[in-house]
Amino acid sequence: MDRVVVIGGGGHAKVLICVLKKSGYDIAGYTDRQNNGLILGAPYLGNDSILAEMIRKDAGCRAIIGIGKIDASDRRIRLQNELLALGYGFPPVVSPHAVVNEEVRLGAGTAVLDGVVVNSGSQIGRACILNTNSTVEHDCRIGDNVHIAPGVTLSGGVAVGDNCLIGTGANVIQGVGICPNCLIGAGSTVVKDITIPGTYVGNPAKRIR
Ligand SMILES: CC(=O)SCCNC(=O)CCNC(=O)[C@H](O)C(C)(C)COP(=O)(O)OP(=O)(O)OC[C@H]1O[C@@H](n2cnc3c(N)ncnc32)[C@H](O)[C@@H]1OP(=O)(O)O
Repeated sequence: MDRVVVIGGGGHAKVLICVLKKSGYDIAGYTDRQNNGLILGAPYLGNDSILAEMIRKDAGCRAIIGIGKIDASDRRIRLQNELLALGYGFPPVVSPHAVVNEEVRLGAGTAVLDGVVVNSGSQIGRACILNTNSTVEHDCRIGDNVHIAPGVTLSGGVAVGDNCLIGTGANVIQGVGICPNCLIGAGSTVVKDITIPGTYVGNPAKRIR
């Protein structure tokens, strides 16, 4: 059974721990700046400074970033890269209640949560979150450290660049490309290519900053 440490002890970590338990992982515990007590039975291990010592003692231990993402920053992927350099492996984590169809590629450390559907031919980068009940249709290309928030629909052949957040319940029509470092507001609908990084809201989505 793969042993895994969850990095972060907030709300996203809780959801991940639940999925890891259902997927049969042996959860070593979680790290955080503060002790949040047991999270669904997973113990607090300390802050991230314990991670170097931990991988020395247990070379097979793997990790998953349990910090959520509500902006277009690159914090999660930077952290994942630092821990890769320490020797941690980052498995993709897929809920048994998600559907990942044929010819889909999932990058290291990507989490596919309950109710997600990823259709055939899609490629998802590293350290992404495909959050609850989101849909990634066929032949999408998603970069690294992208958060597809709950209830999002990406239609067929959509491309999303690194570090983007596609907010809760947003929709993207078929074939559209969104450049890296964009934030799409909750409930927005993207109907044409976005080529300038920024925050976009509304239907059709327009840039507000
Ligand atoms: C499991 C989880 O919880 S995952 C969490 C996922 N989180 C999300 O999806 C949140 C996404 N964030 C949003 O939608 C935010 O509203 C943002 C980032 C787009 C904007 O937030 P802020 O930068 O604080 O902007 P602010 O609230 O000041 O709004 C600026 C303007 O845009 C409008 N606006 C903000 N969000 C949206 C939206 N989603 N759709 C349409 N209009 C919006 C506001 O009404 C305001 O308009 P006004 O200037 O005419 O009054």
